[in-house]
Amino acid sequence: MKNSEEQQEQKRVDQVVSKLGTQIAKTAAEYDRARTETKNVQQNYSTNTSVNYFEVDDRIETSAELQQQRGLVSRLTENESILKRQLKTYQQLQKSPYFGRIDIVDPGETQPESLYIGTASFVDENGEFLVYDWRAPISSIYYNGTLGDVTYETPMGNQTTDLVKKRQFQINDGQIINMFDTNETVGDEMLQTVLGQQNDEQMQNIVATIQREQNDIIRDTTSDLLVVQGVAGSGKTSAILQRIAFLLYHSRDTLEADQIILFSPNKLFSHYISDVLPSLGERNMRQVTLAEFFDNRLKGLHVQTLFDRYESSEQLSAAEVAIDEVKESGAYMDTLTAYCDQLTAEELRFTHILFNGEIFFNKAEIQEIFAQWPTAKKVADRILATKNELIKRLKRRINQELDADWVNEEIDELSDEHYHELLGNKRLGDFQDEVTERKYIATKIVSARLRQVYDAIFNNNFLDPYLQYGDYLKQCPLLKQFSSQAYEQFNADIELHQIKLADSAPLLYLRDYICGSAQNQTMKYLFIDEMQDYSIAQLKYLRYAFPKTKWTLLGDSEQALFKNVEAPEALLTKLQTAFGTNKARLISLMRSYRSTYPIMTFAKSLLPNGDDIEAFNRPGELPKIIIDPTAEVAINSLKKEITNYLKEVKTVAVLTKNMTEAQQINAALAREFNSTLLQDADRTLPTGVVVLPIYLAKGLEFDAVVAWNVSQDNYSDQSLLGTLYTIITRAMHAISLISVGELSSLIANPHLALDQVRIQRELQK
Ligand SMILES: Nc1ncnc2c1ncn2[C@@H]1O[C@H](COP(=O)(O)OP(=O)(O)OP(=O)(O)O)[C@@H](O)[C@H]1O
Repeated sequence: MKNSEEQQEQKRVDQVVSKLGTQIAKTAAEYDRARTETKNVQQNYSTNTSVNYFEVDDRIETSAELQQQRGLVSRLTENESILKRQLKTYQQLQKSPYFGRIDIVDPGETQPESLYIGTASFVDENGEFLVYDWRAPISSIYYNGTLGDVTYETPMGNQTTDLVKKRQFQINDGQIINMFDTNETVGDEMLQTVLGQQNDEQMQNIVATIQREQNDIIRDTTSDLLVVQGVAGSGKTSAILQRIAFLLYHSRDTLEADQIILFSPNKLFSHYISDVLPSLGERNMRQVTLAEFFDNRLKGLHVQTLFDRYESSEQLSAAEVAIDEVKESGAYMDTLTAYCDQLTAEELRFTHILFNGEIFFNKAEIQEIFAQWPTAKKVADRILATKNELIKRLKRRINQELDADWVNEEIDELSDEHYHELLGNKRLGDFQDEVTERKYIATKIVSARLRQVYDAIFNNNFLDPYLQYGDYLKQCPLLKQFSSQAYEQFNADIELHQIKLADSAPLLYLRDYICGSAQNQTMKYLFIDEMQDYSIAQLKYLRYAFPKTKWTLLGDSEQALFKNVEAPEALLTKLQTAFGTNKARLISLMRSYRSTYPIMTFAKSLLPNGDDIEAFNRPGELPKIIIDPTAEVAINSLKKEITNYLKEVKTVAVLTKNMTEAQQINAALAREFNSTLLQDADRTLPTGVVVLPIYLAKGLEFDAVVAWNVSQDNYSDQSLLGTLYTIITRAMHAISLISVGELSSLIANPHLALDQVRIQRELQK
């Protein structure tokens, strides 16, 4: 590339950076003003709230005024946070204003127009776009198009243009470090540079180097069910996050970040990805793990986590495995739906509503109410009608109570503040006379007292979902000879206030479906990362819980832990049937970016169809396999490997099959290396030596990985192939695998070429 051209580009960067400087100063001043204003109003507000109220009239007036002020404060805070976000965006742009340039000649034009693409738009005082947001319709050319005629989608329909140049930049602190012209979608040279850099503790955005297939995922706005099957390290998680940023931009008038929910594999992962959206000027979506989601909905029960499930999976009997398989199937949920639909008043497990230990509504009374609605109505509608009737009866009981002595006494003893609170939003003149006002207050007091009864009705506590689910287990045709074992096991768990993961989704579904409750109607997009860890039954429940959402499911069937793999097409068909949608799309990502070429080549050799995976051509050392005769010798090898790696990288991860192993290894390393054992509840990843079972490392990556004990004894079963493959593919730059005794035949298989690994064997005991 000509030097003068680079100089010209640098000149443009300088100009944009300087204009950004002016804009930053202006926005900073506006932000300061906004902050001062918010502070003043807030101060004023707190002075007002500390006023003493003596007269009823004052109380009412002040309450209305307070409401107004509260509204004002929230508007000002909103304005302030918009300015703060803008300021941050400009500051980020100032360091690296753009990463791409496209030159296009529109139909009828003769001169090309140069457009620069960055993480956000920047418009100068004349309204000229100095930088285009990567999500703008025109920017899709940068990711999708090779030189020549290209088409891109706009809100007004498809447009065609002639792409005559595509240039990539790497700009750090306002200086062009690298620039390339390319005819490819996004050239490999830039990708090489980005991927060669060492791991940061948190995931970075990839907008400068999004690949074509990833772009398809990111910009899909039509599918209701988008399933992405991508090999390890192919950028699935990255694609989700950029997709969320894209959707927020594309539908910015109708979509808020908290209408998007991401089910993530673990808490470490949530933290690991938490910077990506803010780095693109967007707020984070909601994030939850499946365990948290179930825990929240099954208060009072300890829900078995996926991790408990892994830990116990090796001890399950054949019958228990068979029972779980049924409970995780879509068919199980379908029979459950049919069961709920035909429940009669006698079959429904009603329970008393209690107040202070006494029966307030008897279950016979509740059953009678339910029975009076026509059987043609859906069970959920009849339950709703029952609920309304119960609330009506409760109100009657409240009215009967208003003149009771205890109520009068309580009113007389009310403090001013409390009285004011009870009045709530009521204004002066709302009451005709003092008697009405007193009745109003009395209703509040009695209602508060009977609140728990109201809550019990509202929360459908007049039905016992555990007994009902037990009934279902006893008669579920799919469980056949296992039904009494399944029933007893479930009951034994409930008695100990715990529930198996396999029972959680069906039980919740039964409870919520019968009551027609717990459906979130506002959530618009739902994302699941690591979908291979979800059962169809769980997905069906989530479908019920979020009925208005479009789904994006991402996973890698090869990374299924402790279970056999499933072909993506078969999964899509299953999901499509389960969801009843025809706007479904399957996208496969076969190219892997995370690991070096030697690591990925090694990982591929484990898989029967590994040849389909394309390893990105990034050089690195060959993986090392160390076979030691005893655990003691192996620990020494482990320490040597860690010491060597620590000379090069900040973090070394020792990955084990389960928590017990992780604890043992950490105990052996702690003194010398000050290592950290990571647990289920941990949210942040320290640097140094970290020891963790593989299920906690899902979705994460590390500069260097040591896999602990990949022996035949430890990994004998085919169902552990996914576990091994997941361990190996966590490594970005280097990996060593240590085996105590004979190496697992899952690794030492006919596909393993001996020149692709370094094998070190310790012979003497
Ligand atoms: N287009 C890209 N440009 C730059 N880096 C990329 C790109 N795609 C993926 N990467 C990098 O590759 C690594 C793996 O990406 P990511 O974690 O999104 O993959 P994944 O498919 O979710 O992996 P896994 O299923 O193994 O957890 C990350 O470091 C990511 O930044």
